[in-house]
Amino acid sequence: MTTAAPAVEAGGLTKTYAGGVKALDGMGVTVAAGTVFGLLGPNGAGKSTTVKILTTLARPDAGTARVAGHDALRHPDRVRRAIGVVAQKSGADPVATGRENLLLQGRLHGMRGTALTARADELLARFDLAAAAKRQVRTYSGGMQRRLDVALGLMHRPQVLFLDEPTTGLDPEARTAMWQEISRLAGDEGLTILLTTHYLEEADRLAERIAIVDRGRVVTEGSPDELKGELRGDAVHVELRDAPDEVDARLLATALGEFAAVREVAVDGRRIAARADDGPAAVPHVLAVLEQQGATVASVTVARPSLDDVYLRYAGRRFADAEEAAGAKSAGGAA
Ligand SMILES: Nc1ncnc2c1ncn2[C@@H]1O[C@H](COP(=O)(O)OP(=O)(O)OP(=O)(O)O)[C@@H](O)[C@H]1O
Repeated sequence: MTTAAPAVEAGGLTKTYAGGVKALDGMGVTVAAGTVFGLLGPNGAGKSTTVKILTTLARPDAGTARVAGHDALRHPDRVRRAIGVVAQKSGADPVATGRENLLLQGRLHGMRGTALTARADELLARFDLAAAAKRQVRTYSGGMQRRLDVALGLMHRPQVLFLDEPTTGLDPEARTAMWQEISRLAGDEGLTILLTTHYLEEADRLAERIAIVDRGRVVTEGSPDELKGELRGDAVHVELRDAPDEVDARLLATALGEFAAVREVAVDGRRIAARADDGPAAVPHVLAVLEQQGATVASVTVARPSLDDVYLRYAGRRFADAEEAAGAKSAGGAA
């Protein structure tokens, strides 16, 4: 158990943007030094606004924020020296080379001479960019650009690294590589990482603690296992060979719902999701009901509850539905 002061400690943050959007509504977060903490929430939940405040790029209407031992509102310059930030949009200069970008970043932080060049070369090697060091960044793949972004954030050896949606837009292979890199960074002495993500799996894989954010505040917090452990029973997922029409889908849901061992039945296209206290024991009954209804089953899986189930419980809606709603709002609303 560590007695060190938290690396990040913020509370009571509120922020309403011009136009009346309440982005934060009592947001608070505490991150222990040397740990990876995930802010998980759908698009529009307020994660980026929180990061902007903690990294001194925005001011809250109310609330407190301390980062790396400094008051982010009263001493933003001190906080800036102690943190690295990897924003959603790359800060790299596309027409400069990867190495030039790193050297410039280091100079901005007052680094000079061999300390500067050695650090740049160390990071190029570490992020598997040594061979591409002399190429313009605009020729890099998405995964390479993202790795360079993280290297830029680490150039001046920050105590706290903020990663805002580190793998959004990456293909699965590049995403896995980035996950490995972040896990490795987390093992580094003393580095605290606060990452935001709307990928449930990403938070589950990387973060020791997760705060689930919805509508500008934390709805629950804990380790991934603690959060999932709070949910009783198993998730049962069935995939049908063919999607039933609307009437048949309703009949299937009703038939399964009458069966006491399962609850929270949802039919969505070919997929049926339900919860059961004892998943493996419920499966034969579920299959029998579906057969009676004339549905052909392609596959059945039983799993421990996922973070998606946790989100549903605390936010009162499915993660994907919240994302869809946020997408529709931003597509229809002003930028
Ligand atoms: N500069 C701005 N002006 C007006 N509204 C904003 C601004 N920035 C964010 N918002 C709104 O504030 C809310 C929270 O946005 P924020 O970017 O913090 O959420 P997020 O969880 O990080 O989502 P995303 O992953 O899409 O960035 C959203 O409704 C968003 O549309």
